[in-house]
Amino acid sequence: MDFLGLFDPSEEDSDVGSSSGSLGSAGMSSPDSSSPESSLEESSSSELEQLPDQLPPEPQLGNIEYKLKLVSPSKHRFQHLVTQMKWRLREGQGEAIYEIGVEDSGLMTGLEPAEMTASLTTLHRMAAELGAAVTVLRERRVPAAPGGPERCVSEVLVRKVPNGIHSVDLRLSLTFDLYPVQVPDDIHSVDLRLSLTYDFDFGPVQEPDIHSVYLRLAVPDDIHSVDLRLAVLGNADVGKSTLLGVLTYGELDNGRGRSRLNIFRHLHEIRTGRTSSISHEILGFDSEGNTVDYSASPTAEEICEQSTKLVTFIDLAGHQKYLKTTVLGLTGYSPHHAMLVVSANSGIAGTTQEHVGLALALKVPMFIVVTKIDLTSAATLRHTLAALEAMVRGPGCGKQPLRVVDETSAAEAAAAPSDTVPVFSVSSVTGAGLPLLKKYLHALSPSTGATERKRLEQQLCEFQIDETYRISETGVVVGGLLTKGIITEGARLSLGPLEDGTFTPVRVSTIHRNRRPSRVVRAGQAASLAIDRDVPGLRRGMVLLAPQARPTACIYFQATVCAFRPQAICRRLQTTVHLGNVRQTAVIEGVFDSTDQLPANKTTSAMFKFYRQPEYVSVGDRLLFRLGRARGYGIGTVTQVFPCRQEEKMM
Ligand SMILES: Nc1nc2c(ncn2[C@@H]2O[C@H](COP(=O)(O)OP(=O)(O)OP(=O)(O)O)[C@@H](O)[C@H]2O)c(=O)[nH]1
Repeated sequence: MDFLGLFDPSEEDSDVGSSSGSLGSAGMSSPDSSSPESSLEESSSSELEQLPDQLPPEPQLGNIEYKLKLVSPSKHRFQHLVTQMKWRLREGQGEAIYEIGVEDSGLMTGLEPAEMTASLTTLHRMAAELGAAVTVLRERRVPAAPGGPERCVSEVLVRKVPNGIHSVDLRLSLTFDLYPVQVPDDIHSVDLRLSLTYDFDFGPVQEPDIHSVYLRLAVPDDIHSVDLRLAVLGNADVGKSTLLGVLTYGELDNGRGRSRLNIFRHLHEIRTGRTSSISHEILGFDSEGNTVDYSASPTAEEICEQSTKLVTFIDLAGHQKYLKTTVLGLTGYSPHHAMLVVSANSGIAGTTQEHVGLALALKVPMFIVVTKIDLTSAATLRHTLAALEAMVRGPGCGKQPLRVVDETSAAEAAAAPSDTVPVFSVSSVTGAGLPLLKKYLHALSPSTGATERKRLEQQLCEFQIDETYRISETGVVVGGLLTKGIITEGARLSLGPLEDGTFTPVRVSTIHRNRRPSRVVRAGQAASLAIDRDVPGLRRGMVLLAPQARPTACIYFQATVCAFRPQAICRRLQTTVHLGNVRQTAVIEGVFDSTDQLPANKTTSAMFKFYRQPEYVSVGDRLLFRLGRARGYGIGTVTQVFPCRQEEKMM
């Protein structure tokens, strides 16, 4: 099936990525050797020590494509390959990984140097057709047949700055004599349903029936770059703000806090050297993989303009005192990954384990950056790395550490599944290890599949408000994340809940994404929306919703909950609840099996009541709540929401 003119891998020609052709020397030249069984069969008949490495079979969906070789394809085949690349790029939100020299079964057969060069040339031509850039991430040698030529496998990143291929409905008035169709005199306007392609093309008109004229039209989209949101976690003073300063300002630190001055927002932060608020820092990459930072581009606008990929770091506070801010950053800003910063000197100290627990509970994939290696002896660094790896493998975490030591492991880390935790060692003063970290960030993808993105975009819109501003020329602006649907300029939405639990209509007058004007924002993207009027009581935690959703707020909601360690979860317990961008004190009004000491990880059901005002909550939302002073947290999932009744509305 070809949908939106894009490629469906299930229809792929059987020769794509299969081993037809040239593999006599490896003893695997059978035309159907792409099947795992046949590959295995033939491999076992050849000498065992010649067995090449094996990747998992090629995923049908997603942005990873295996190609055995791409040597001199016919014109027709080339077009097919380009269409397939378009599909893979779409799956990866503008990024695709090509494994060249690998069969569909995952068998790493490898290519001889001449074949590899020819294949990469074809890949460059395919990418050029789509305006995409190609970067070879790594090359791996595979065992050759005895006496045979050397073979290798290449992993290639293809990245395209999306220039907008999205379907739209337009209502156009046409001057009929522009078109070669017979049009009745009394028809003056038509409704046109458009499917999209790159070309501006007025065909094909199937019949002289004006009601079914189809246009194919390129519509510019406002997606300019791949967006990746990273939450920065770690104990106080481990060097988080410094690392961000060095990454985003392109200037090394002096070891006495020079770089972090660029990051701090408040005077007291500069005085104490501690982050207390959430700051957002950006690092761009151009299509060649070079960093775009403040050293060459003086403004954030220019960085956004010149980047094909934009990493937004959400710098969260490390000190225990500001843990609430940290939790808000993790729950409210929906980061794609968490970067846990650990000092090589102090290792797993202070809030480190708590931060790991939060990232795990919220299912945010994590990587670790060990800083200050310039201050640390080799023995201490080894000890810190070993302790971190033991923590990652341990029963509470259950993941696989991957130490990044060279370009190959950096590329491997970026492509690794979410149960892998890459570990980097860097110094913000000498710059050691930073190129590998940047290489990883360049290749790391937001990892929401195209199917999931499309599903979210098709839902009624839901915009979570994280920040509000009043700007003299623009008026009221709300910043936040669109979790569902699509918002376009001029959209009429419901804003709330207000103090009495109601919602009020507003109109979106302008949209900014990545500090630039935009006409549309899609599910998963952060944006600032200017609204047409001031709304009393406007605050973080409110939402903008499609009016058709008939939104309601609630004071009471029920959730299944569990605590990380033995905890009393009982009636009348007061707790701070984090639900997306909502943070409010709530009281537990009832517990299904009330107990003084709920065992760790045992689940129960509890009824919560917001203390201050009604909030917008949906069934299925994940919540995190703080249990008393023992620094314990509970997590849960909302199972039932009780819409506000008149008598429940708060004053
Ligand atoms: N020598 C050396 N010093 C570093 C390095 N990274 C950070 N520092 C120093 O460590 C101190 C603390 O760094 P910060 O970046 O403020 O630490 P933080 O983790 O952001 O602290 P909070 O904001 O409290 O969470 C500063 O004086 C930095 O100059 C490094 O790699 N090497």
